[in-house]
Amino acid sequence: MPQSVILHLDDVSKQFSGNWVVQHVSLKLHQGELLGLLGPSGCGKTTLLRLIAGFEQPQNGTIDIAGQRVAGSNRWQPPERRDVGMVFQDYALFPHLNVAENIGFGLGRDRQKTKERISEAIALVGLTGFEKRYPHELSGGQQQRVALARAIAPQPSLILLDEPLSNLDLQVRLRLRQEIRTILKATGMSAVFVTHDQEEALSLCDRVAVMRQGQVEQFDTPEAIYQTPASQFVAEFVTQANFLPATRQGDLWHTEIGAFKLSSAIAHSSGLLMVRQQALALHPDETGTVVIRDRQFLGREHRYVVVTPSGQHLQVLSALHPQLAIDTPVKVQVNESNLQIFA
Ligand SMILES: Nc1ncnc2c1ncn2[C@@H]1O[C@H](COP(=O)(O)OP(=O)(O)OP(=O)(O)O)[C@@H](O)[C@H]1O
Repeated sequence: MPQSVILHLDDVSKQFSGNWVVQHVSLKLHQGELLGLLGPSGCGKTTLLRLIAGFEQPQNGTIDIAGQRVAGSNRWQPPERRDVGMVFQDYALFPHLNVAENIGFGLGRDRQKTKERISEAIALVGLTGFEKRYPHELSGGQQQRVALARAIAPQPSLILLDEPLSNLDLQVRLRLRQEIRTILKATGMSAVFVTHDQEEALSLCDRVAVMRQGQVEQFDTPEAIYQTPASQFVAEFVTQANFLPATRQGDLWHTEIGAFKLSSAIAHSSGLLMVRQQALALHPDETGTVVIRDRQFLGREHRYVVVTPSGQHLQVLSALHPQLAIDTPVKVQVNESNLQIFA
């Protein structure tokens, strides 16, 4: 049986004082799926999340949550009637309430049921034993787990998370990223997760909507977005690939580092060839016309910056050994298996 649709946005648009910041967004999210809204600062992802939450009203389009029309076609449900839980960047816990009281806030009058829901949610986020602590007695990561437990406890249809990891330092962020996914998967709840970090979106979510200037540029699985970006913007933002000017002669695309045959064609006679950082290999060669400009140590590998004869900088990910010195002339070898051309 197909999974039920938990969130349905149909042609949703929103403007602030004449500027359209969300434009014609349509997408469906199924029960149990995690959706990432990914894009650079100002692309409208927070506004889209606030439209889903009910903090903003769309000018156009409809929003359905768990089969209920919550916005559009003359319907309006305020946030508290939308069956969603929110997690914010700054945790937004009540400082004068302890962990259990924060999670229990607004859970209803049935004391026994409230108690059960609180302890279930606390166990789920791994904070058993911390019930009586106050927010200031917790680390940032622990506070964010309390916020997640508070969002989950009422068992809403949908959890909305607005950059929940961006106030945490890297190590905590990486750990909590995995934990949030595990926790949400354990509950079977659906979630929408706003982030500007492509690695976070790809690793945490089942589906990702890449946004640009208020529009969804690509909506697909993380794998599809990474492997077959729909546009140069998506490719640049998500994969940080190199782009080389290329011209076509017959079925060969010529660039200043070689000519390549591509499996996917475009009708144009010139374009930009996408070459991933890991698709390039550097071989020291006195006659090489490409020169190493910089080398960064990344732990497991190096990232080299090389300069082509025309002065273009390319980024190359390469094994730690052999370590190549700055100013070394090199020949560049290209792995042709995953090249893509953009008009
Ligand atoms: N209440 C508002 N009034 C006027 N303009 C707004 C309002 N809220 C957002 N905007 C504008 O809408 C655009 C999109 O903002 P939004 O916060 O949705 O982007 P974002 O992708 O979440 O960015 P960031 O990652 O920086 O938070 C921005 O240009 C912003 O200035």
